[in-house]
Amino acid sequence: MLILGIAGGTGCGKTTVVNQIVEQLPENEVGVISQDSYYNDLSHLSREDRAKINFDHPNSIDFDLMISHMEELRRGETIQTPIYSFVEETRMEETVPTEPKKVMIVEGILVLTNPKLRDMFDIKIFVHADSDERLIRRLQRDIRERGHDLEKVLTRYQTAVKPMHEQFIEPSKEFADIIIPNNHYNTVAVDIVRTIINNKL
Ligand SMILES: Nc1ncnc2c1ncn2[C@@H]1O[C@H](COP(=O)(O)OP(=O)(O)O)[C@@H](O)[C@H]1O
Ligand SMILES: Nc1ccn([C@@H]2O[C@H](COP(=O)(O)O)[C@@H](O)[C@H]2O)c(=O)n1
Repeated sequence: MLILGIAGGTGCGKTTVVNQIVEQLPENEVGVISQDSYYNDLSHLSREDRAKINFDHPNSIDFDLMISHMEELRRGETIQTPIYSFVEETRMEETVPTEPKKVMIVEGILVLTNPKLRDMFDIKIFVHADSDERLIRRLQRDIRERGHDLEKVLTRYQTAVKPMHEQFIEPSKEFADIIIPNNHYNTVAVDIVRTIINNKL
């Protein structure tokens, strides 16, 4: 199994890049694991208390479960991936079965910050976009898709997203083998990563 880890700040375009990489590859050969699925289960907290959590700190992620799932996939076992709701801000009761594939892509803001998870990656990629670009994209996406309003996005950006980006995410860039500039759609970089995967397949 070839495992790619793809990190980068919120709104840099990780999900978009992964979708572009995957869309021209055989479906049964490539799988994707998103760090977002592994936010801690907060169902024991009220909605109000869940909203106070710092979702950009590494402690908000259940890395133990994520790592043990990656180990199971490497052993050829199917895992039950948690489903996370950004609207409810907690893990759902349902899970989705995820089968091991020849190539697994693991994406998320913090995936290069955890040494044990990082060591499982054969290729480490960091997607870069400038912070103003990322904030604009995040505003549009969170209001459109994640049920947030302008004030919530901006408050969260100032209190958690920006400081955690500077403390944890940006420094994790140093572990990357490849940095993809993504202020504009970068089809050349996507093609290069796809070629690497195709060679493996
Ligand atoms: N290169 C790009 N140029 C303009 N918009 C982009 C680009 N890449 C992604 N987007 C848009 O920005 C938003 C956030 O992208 P997404 O892939 O969800 O980022 P991430 O997964 O890193 O948070 C989405 O609405 C997406 O369509
Ligand atoms: N309940 C939550 C959980 C997380 N977030 C934000 O998601 C961002 C990471 O996801 P990307 O797709 O943008 O990489 C992270 O910055 C969290 O602040 C949230 O808003 N609500």
